[in-house]
Amino acid sequence: MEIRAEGLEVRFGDARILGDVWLTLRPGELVGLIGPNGAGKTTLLRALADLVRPTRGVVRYDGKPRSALGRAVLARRLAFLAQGDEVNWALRVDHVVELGRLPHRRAFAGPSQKDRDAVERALQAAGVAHLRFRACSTLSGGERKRVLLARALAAEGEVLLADEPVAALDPLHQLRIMQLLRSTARGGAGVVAVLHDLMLATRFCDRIVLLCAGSILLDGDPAELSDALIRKAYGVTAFRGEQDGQPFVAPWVPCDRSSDESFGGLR
Ligand SMILES: Nc1ncnc2c1ncn2[C@@H]1O[C@H](COP(=O)(O)OP(=O)(O)OP(=O)(O)O)[C@@H](O)[C@H]1O
Repeated sequence: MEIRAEGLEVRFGDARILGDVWLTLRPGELVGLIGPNGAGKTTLLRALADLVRPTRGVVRYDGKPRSALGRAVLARRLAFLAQGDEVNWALRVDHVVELGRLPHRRAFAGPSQKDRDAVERALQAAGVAHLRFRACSTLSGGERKRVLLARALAAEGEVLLADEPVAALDPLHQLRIMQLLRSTARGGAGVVAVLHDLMLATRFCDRIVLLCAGSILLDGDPAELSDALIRKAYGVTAFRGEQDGQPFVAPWVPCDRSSDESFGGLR
């Protein structure tokens, strides 16, 4: 499913959070949505998922507005991973992941074999199969985050919108989840991941969308993420390297050194 944001504006009260955003998400692509804190990434992701009503503009799904598609159809086709890792129910891991299948189930019907298979695939893919009988409330932050990712994967939607899917994960699981997102895209899904790690974003994503103060500064190949754009968006310099023939970018030092002392003399 192609998702197209056409001239999106989102306001909360007097504050304009997104202004005139145009963006197309295509099947088979892993898009890294990056930008500083408060840039509007979550708001944009939520607007793409029809969870925030834009004050101007429209989101089209395969060319149709959401009203023509219906909420239930959209829920089956689009999976959303929220930013937090809170699970407020004392539920078992496998039962939480099974919730991802709800859009596919008829009212009051139990899970089908197809649902159970999808849950199993998601538990395995997110590396939480060994936790299946644990109560979510007893998991670590990173484990809980992966369980919630498994819940989103279990939906097996054509589109996966993931808000900070690797936040709180250790390096091994960050790499595994980025590989998983990339292989999900290679399997034909459209995947958007909000990321703060520039190295993971430039290394794994097919396309980078850099959002700053509610506007898109870059929508292009990771190689187009220039030092000037990184400085403008984040106020930091960039370190560039190459490993196994793959270029990557990492943040290096703040451009404004006057604030270093208040952060403990960062060098
Ligand atoms: N419901 C709301 N009411 C008022 N302001 C809001 C609301 N939701 C978000 N904002 C504001 O909108 C701006 C963008 O928030 P958003 O969560 O989209 O940013 P973000 O880029 O995802 O940030 P972060 O990287 O910190 O998660 C922020 O200044 C935030 O305070």
